[in-house]
Amino acid sequence: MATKPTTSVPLAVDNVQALASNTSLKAIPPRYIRPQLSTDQENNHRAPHHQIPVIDLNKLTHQQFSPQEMAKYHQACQDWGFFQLVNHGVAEEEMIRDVSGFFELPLEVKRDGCSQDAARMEGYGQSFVFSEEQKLDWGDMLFLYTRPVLSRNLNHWPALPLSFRETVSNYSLEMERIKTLLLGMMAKNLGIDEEKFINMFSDGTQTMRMNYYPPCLEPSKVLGISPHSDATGLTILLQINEVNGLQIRHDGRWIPVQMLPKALLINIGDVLEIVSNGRYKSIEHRVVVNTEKERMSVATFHEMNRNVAIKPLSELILEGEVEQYKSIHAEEFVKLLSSHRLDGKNLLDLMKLNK
Ligand SMILES: O=C(O)CCC(=O)C(=O)O
Ligand SMILES: [Fe+2]
Repeated sequence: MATKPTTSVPLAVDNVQALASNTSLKAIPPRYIRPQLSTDQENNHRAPHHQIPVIDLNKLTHQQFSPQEMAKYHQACQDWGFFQLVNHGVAEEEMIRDVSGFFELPLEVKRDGCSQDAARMEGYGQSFVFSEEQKLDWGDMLFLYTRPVLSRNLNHWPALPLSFRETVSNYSLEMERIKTLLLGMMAKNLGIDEEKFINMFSDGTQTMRMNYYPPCLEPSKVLGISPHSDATGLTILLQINEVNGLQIRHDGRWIPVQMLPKALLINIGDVLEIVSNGRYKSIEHRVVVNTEKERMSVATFHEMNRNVAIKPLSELILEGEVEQYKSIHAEEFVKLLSSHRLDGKNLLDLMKLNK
């Protein structure tokens, strides 16, 4: 059979929430089935029990400042690329209420209220599907541009629940606050100018990906989201309900993340890996699903300011070291991102020098 051409325009696919709730569905459609998964899972059973680091924001920023916590933070960024953040002061209740409220609405209301703009991938649907052969994720998402405020296109922002827009707007500002604090402390740990580092990211685009992964008849055969690293600076993830499912790749194994109540999950994206010349690593992650209950999450992505070139910071190339990544203009990087399906660290591989 001739292979259908791959396009750079995202293709429309079925709504997974509707598919999963179809009671006459007796088997998972083949496009969702991942043959590789069973071997992965066998390997995981043999994985030692690891837990990702937990960082206390109070101990990085306030009267309780602790050099030990700063060192732990540096290690978490270097060795894990992922950590849970506690004592962050972000009120999560409204987001939990309104994001679940949105996904509970009937399909037509969700679709009509915030239809998808294929080019910007904004709105409700799926993303990163570029070919008929590509395996599909067991999940739907609502993707929004949230900052700068002028980049918001309310045509894609749900009008229901009634408080949704205000809630997301408040939360977006809180994410900005946490991002700035974390970047400042990161600069301290890296021994570079704090203000300069924060400014490199100020007024950068902030987007949110709200994920809904329905339960599945055969969860061991599908993935809620394909393995990928985030093509962004810093990601802050809020788990909307108590259903775990995120796994991160560490030392060649998939480690399940057990979220602590009220914690936020932070991860280093590809852009921070490039800027830090590989000192901090963006880590592959994926989502597994279960037979019982849906998982919901909101990932908030923070990009660098569009006027700053994405490249290793000269201050971080020590004597005897070389640049590990190419320099790329932010606009070019976004183009690269929107034309590639999620596939491990594929984007970073394109950016690597000295492969
Ligand atoms: O649902 C999750 O925990 C992960 C979501 C994610 O990786 C993403 O949206 O990029
Ligand atoms: Fe991600």
